[in-house]
Amino acid sequence: MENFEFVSPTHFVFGRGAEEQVGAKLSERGAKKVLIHFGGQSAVKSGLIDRLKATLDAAGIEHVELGGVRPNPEIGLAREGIRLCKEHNIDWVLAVGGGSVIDSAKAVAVGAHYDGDVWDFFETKQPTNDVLPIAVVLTIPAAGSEASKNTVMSNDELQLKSGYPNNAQRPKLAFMNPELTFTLPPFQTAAGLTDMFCHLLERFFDDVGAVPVTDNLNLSLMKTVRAEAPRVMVEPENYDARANVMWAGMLCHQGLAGVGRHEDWATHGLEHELSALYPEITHGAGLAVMFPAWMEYVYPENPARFAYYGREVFGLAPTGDVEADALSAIDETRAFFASLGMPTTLAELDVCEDDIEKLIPTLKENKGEPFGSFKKLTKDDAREIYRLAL
Ligand SMILES: NC(=O)c1ccc[n+]([C@@H]2O[C@H](COP(=O)([O-])OP(=O)(O)OC[C@H]3O[C@@H](n4cnc5c(N)ncnc54)[C@H](O)[C@@H]3O)[C@@H](O)[C@H]2O)c1
Repeated sequence: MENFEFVSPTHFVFGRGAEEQVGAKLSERGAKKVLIHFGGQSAVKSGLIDRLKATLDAAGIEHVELGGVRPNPEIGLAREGIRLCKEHNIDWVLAVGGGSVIDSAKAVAVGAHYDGDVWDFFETKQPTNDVLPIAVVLTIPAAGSEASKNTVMSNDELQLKSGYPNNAQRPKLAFMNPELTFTLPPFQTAAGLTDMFCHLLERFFDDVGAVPVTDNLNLSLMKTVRAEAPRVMVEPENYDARANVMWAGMLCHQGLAGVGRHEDWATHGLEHELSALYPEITHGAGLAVMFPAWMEYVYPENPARFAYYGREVFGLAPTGDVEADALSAIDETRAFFASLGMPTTLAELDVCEDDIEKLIPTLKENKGEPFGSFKKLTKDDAREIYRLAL
C-alpha cells in the first residue's frame, strides 16, 4: 500500500426533504451572505431555488443569485461569480445542481479572495487555503463533486478543459435528496452512472499491486452501481434505487476507493480533450466510448488484473486463459455502458478520424509528459487509443 493523505470534511444531510435544512445548517455555521449558484432553468422551474431562498430567509441569511452554468462549465461565468463575491462580501457559496455547477462554485470559491485571474490555479495547480466554504444541493449523481477535492473547468478561449485539485475546496455541507433526481432524463441518469463507474475504474487499474482494503471497497461499489443501474433506468421514481445510486456516486469519487493506490486518470484526460473541443459532448458519454478503448490498448500490461475485475464485477468464470478472460471483461464493460444507452464509438459522438489530430496537441494538461500509471501513455499512444475508439 502506498503512503496517502485523506481529508473528508463534508457533512452530509441525506434523504427526503434534506434541502429544507439548508438555511438552518448554514446558520449554525455562521453564514451571513450566500451566493446561490445554479445552472439552466430546471432548478428554477421546479421551484427548488425558491424553496432554498425561503429556508435562507427563514434563517436570516442574505443571498445573491448567479444562474446559467452550462454543462462542461466555462471559466467566464466563474469570473462573474468571483466579481459578485467581492462586490457583496459573500461568505458561503451554495451550489444547486450537479458536477458542472459544483465545479463552477469551487472555481468561484477559490478565486473569491484572489487578486489575480482564477485560471492561474488551473494552469499552475498552486495550492491555497483561502477558499470560501461551499454547500451543495445535489440534483444529479454522477461527478461526485459534492465531496471531491477536484474542480474541472473549460476555457473556451484556450480550447482547454483543466482540473484543479485542492482539499480546501471540498464542500463543507452536502444536501442529498434522492427525490430531486426523479426528474433526470434517462440519458443524464445513464451518463451519471457511467461517470461514477469510471471513477472506480480509474482507481482500480494502476501500477500498484493489490490493496485489499481499498480494492474490495472499490469492487463492492462497482457491483452496486451495476446492480442498481437497470433499476433506476426502468423505474426513475424508485426511491431506494435512486438513493443507492446517489450515495454510491459520492463514494465513487470522494477518495476512499483509491487510497493507497496511485490511480490512473488517463482516460478522464482523454475524455476532457473531447469535451473541451466539443462542449456538447456529455462527460459520461465520452467516457463510455474512451474507457473500453483505453482498456483494449493497455490490458497486456497486466491481463490478470482485468481477469480479476471480470470475475468479481461481472461474475465471469475463469477459462484458464487469462488473456481471453481479460478481453471478456472489457467486452462486458462496453456492453454494460451500451445497455444504459451510452454510445460505444466516437462516430456516435460525431467525432471522426480527422478530429484526432485536433485532440492530440491539446493534451496540454500533461505538458507533453507521459501520463497515466497502469501504462504510461505518450501522445502516440493517445492517438492509437482515439483510433481504437472510432
Ligand atoms: N469535480 C469533480 O470531481 C468531477 C468529477 C467528474 C466529472 N466532473 C465534471 O462534472 C461535469 C459533469 O457533471 P454532471 O455529470 O454531474 O452533470 P451536469 O452537472 O453537467 O448536469 C447534466 C445535465 O443535467 C441537468 N440536470 C441536473 N439535475 C437535474 C435534475 N434533477 N433534473 C433534470 N435535469 C437535471 C443539468 O441541467 C444538465 O443539463 C463535467 O464537466 C465533468 O468534467 C467533475
